[in-house]
Amino acid sequence: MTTVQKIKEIEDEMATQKNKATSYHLGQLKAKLAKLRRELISPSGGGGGGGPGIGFDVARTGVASVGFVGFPSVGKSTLMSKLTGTHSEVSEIDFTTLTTVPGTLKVHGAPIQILDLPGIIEGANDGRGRGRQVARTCNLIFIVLDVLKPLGDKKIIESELEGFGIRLNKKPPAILVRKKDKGGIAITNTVPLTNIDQEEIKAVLSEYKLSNVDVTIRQPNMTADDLVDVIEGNRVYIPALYVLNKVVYLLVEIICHSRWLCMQIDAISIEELDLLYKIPHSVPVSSREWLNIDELTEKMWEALELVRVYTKPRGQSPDYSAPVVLRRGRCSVEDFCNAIHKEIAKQMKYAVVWGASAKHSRGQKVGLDHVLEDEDVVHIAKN
Ligand SMILES: Nc1nc2c(ncn2[C@@H]2O[C@H](COP(=O)(O)OP(=O)(O)OP(=O)(O)O)[C@@H](O)[C@H]2O)c(=O)[nH]1
Ligand SMILES: [K+]
Ligand SMILES: [Mg+2]
Repeated sequence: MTTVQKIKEIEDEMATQKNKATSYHLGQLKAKLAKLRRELISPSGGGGGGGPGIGFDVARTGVASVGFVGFPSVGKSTLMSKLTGTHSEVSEIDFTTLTTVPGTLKVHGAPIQILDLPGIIEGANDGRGRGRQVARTCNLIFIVLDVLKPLGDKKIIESELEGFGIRLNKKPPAILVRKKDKGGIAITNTVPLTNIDQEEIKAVLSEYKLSNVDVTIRQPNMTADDLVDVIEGNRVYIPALYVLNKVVYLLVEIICHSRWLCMQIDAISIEELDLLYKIPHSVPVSSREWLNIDELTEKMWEALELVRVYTKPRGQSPDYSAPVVLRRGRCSVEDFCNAIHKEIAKQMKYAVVWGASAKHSRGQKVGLDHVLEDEDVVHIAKN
């Protein structure tokens, strides 16, 4: 039986057992599922381990990368080609794009790499999910949906990505699992446990043969899946935007062929259309009519949490043409120095910063650990 079949079998058991199974048994099933899925993420042994394989991974350029995922013919390549000017074959035939097509888009002066990814959905001719492996390495994922197709697509894509250890629009769980030599299992929770009980926690730990651990839970509403994620450790937490494509197509149809629209609305029903607009992190666009793309690039910029910093040589004005682009969370003066050259931080005596992170407008003298803000200007004074 293949890994995928074993996963399916456990998922079916969990679905049928839902109410009957003890929390201990459910905990065991969740852990078993996670261990099998690990097989898919990085298959052990020959024939497919290691990187995503030829044609899937590409040289990384730019300061951040955005992966386009979605069902065939939702308009990924149309959007990618027009956004970046790099040609990615467009056609009505499904599975047109079979290897990753990279392009670059400049947003507020920062070069962002766009990756048109093939084959991450069921039935894709790539059983090893190499497209998903590349998605794991992106800083942001665009889940492209065709509003004329059923909303179910969204759920299928989310579970394909989740099954590959990608956590969309989530933060890592505030749970600590510390192994020790002896002393058994100690569970401490600084918040009430609402979605899991001690039995389920012990079942998950036993599945991973963890009999001497301290588990500290600071996460309200923690679930067994959160605990499994922390034990598995190979999760990636990536922001995602839902790009609702062809939406103007629908509106264009409303104006031109209301009769036609009645049929199309039947395809996705008024309720689904209403649901569509309630999807958090979503942007309705038309890649073909090139509408609402500004909102899409603004939301991309926000989601990537990039910080532009301009250099200011002594006695000259700042160079606004080529920002040093850092990422929130790694945007100290030291990160700024290292982004320019690894020796600069050592040579620095102090830095002067102007902008949002400086205390006063005439500039503030700071050290390496000062945290910068978007559009700050920095002068580095050397020894
Ligand atoms: N009406 C309309 N059609 C679109 C839009 N965007 C793309 N299309 C059409 O949808 C079809 C598929 O577009 P592609 O860009 O090839 O889709 P894809 O997601 O890259 O497809 P695969 O590479 O096969 O996964 C083409 O006929 C496009 O012209 C849109 O905004 N509106
Ligand atoms: K296509
Ligand atoms: Mg394509």
